[in-house]
Amino acid sequence: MRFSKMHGAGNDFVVLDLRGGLPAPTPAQCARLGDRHFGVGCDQILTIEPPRSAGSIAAYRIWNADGSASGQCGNGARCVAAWLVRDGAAPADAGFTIESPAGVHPVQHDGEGGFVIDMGAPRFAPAAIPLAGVDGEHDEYMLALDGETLRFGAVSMGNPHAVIEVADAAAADVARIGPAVQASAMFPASANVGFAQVLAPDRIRLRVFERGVGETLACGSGACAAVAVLARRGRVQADAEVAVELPGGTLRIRHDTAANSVFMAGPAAFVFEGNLLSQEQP
Ligand SMILES: N[C@@H](CCC[C@H](N)C(=O)O)C(=O)O
Repeated sequence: MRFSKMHGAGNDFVVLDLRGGLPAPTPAQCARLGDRHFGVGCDQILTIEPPRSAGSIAAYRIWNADGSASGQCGNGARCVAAWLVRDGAAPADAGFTIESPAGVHPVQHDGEGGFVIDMGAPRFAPAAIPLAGVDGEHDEYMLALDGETLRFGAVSMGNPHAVIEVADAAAADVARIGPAVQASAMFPASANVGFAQVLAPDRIRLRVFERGVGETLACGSGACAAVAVLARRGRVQADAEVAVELPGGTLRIRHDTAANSVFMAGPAAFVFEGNLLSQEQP
């Protein structure tokens, strides 16, 4: 089976074309593919599949490197768009639409070789995230952790996110706090945990400890989640782009409040292509 290796701001993917009817990889096969020693190695596996809705070019699904499935992947959406353009299935000079498990996403070329994806509405309702043990929807929630009180915002971008505002993202204890938040009973489906430092109303620095992977160089849905949570609190601007500096690159995020959609702009790159020869377990 052929695969493409791609990345978006350093968040890397193995992309498989299933439009011809090949079955989706099992969670164990995804974990094997994602393994950087026994497989190809990536943060997520993306499968490109026939469209489910009229008007869409293709659908895609997402598996983390540990084999768990997700409802959304922002950097992956841009890579799927680039893959479809390179394949000739999507136009190189006009917008088109793709579908994630979370819904339908209009795509535009950004004029710099990248893409702008309409990532849809941020959903703050606890049941939509899902977030448990809270008394309704709030801008901020609290979690007791190692004798301290951790304050965070929570949102679904098709996948669950916790967003913690920090004074210095570089100094944030991502490796300790990320897994602890994921393991909390407040997140019954776990969560992607973002550590966001506000630099200016139009610029933040962000690190994300992703569900099913660990800290990645960039998380597109995490960037959308951080801007949605921080804009809601008035910490960054809404209705205009916020530059989100991630370890692997910068994404441009705009929460259009009138349309109630978050738009994400950024790069998508091909690295190499290959043939899978073995899917045997070690
Ligand atoms: N890297 C992604 C998010 C991938 C899925 C996530 N780890 C989850 O389990 O929800 C992005 O760019 O959004």
